[in-house]
Amino acid sequence: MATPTPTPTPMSSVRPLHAIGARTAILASADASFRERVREALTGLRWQVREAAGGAEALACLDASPAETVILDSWLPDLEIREFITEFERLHPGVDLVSADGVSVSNTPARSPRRNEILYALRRVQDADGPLWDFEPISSAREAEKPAATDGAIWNTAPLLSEAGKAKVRTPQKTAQPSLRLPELIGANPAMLEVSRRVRLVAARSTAVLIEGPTGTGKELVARALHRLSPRAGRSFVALNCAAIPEALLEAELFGHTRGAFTGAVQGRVGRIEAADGGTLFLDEIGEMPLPLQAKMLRFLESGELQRVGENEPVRVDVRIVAATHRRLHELAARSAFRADLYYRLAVFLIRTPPLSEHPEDIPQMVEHFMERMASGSPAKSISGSAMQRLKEHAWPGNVRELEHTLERAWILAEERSQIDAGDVEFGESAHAH
Ligand SMILES: Nc1ncnc2c1ncn2[C@@H]1O[C@H](COP(=O)(O)OP(=O)(O)OP(=O)(O)O)[C@@H](O)[C@H]1O
Repeated sequence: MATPTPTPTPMSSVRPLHAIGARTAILASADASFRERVREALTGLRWQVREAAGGAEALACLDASPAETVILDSWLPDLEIREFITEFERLHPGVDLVSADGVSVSNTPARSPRRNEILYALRRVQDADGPLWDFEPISSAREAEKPAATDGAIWNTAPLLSEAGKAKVRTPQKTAQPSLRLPELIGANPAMLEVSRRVRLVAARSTAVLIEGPTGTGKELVARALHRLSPRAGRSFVALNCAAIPEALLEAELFGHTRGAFTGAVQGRVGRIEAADGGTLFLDEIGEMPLPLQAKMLRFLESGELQRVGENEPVRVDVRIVAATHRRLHELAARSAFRADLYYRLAVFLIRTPPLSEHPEDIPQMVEHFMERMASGSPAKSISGSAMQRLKEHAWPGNVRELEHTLERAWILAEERSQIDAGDVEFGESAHAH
């Protein structure tokens, strides 16, 4: 008897893209109460809703398991909307993207046959809030997340009064300039915006990141932002300065040790790598790591396993590595002062923080930022034009950290005066000469 030939799979049996993760929606909004109301409305329509407080989390959610639809608020705390949409459509061409306020976010036609159900649920929530589609109530969460006043040119969040006299905030207008920067990274210079863009693009992944830049340019700030915007944010961020710990102790500090592993090890201790399990390990001044330890680090990165000093049992650890250096690491690698294989493992994604002298136009914005911070708890001060001029003319070898310290010094020297004058601005060595 002839064996029956298998029938070729008919084209119609190929699962359409939206069938993957069917009836599952991801709702990306910083407004927790809005998320809750939309989730309730959609659950009633037999949808499963996963919530994300920002764009990076929404991308991470989609990476973790598929969804049919992503509902996107018009303002996200971490990502500029249009840039998010471009990136989203590139990464997830089969997922339907719907705007939470009914304004179309994409030119592509609906990719889900059930889009109307989503729109219906959104309309019900919106109708309960008020009749307007493109206005939404101020929530305390949204207010808290709102960017600083210095962002006025970028974010159009001017409050408006509805007929009922209820304060409402319009979501960023389509004509508004796209904001590229993260809230904590002050500076609108293109090189600074590129830092923010790169952080946002890579944060949600576990990709190793190398941050290169001179001292005081915000490398640790960038590393913390990467952690904050990653799905690891709920776990530990552990920092280790490889230059600050004597070579003899660095290995035990990183990998941990058992009791009696070396002279003085009276107790066993978990190393920094293990302490960062599930989170992010920030290795500052990685260029200073001794070559023998680099070999151990490489072995850990390749296997995901480490051995505590004095122990044979390997331990599995899941960490995202973010390394930083003020040196040109590839140049060190080229002359064998740093292991080239480790360099390539660490520098999968590179972020460069520019010296302040390359973006002096950001100084006034930074001054405003630091002065606002210093004003918390004491009366606010302003800064005179001549003092600002002095700050703009300085070369800033210590970069943003030096600017921060200079302002702190000037604030103290201004005593009870409400204005910082040029005479209060002292730089580096001159500060100690008096
Ligand atoms: N773009 C920025 N916006 C706001 N604050 C900044 C910025 N860059 C740096 N800072 C501030 O300057 C100080 C130094 O930053 P940070 O420690 O991140 O620098 P770093 O490059 O890691 O320095 P180092 O190489 O010396 O470790 C911090 O207080 C940080 O908050």
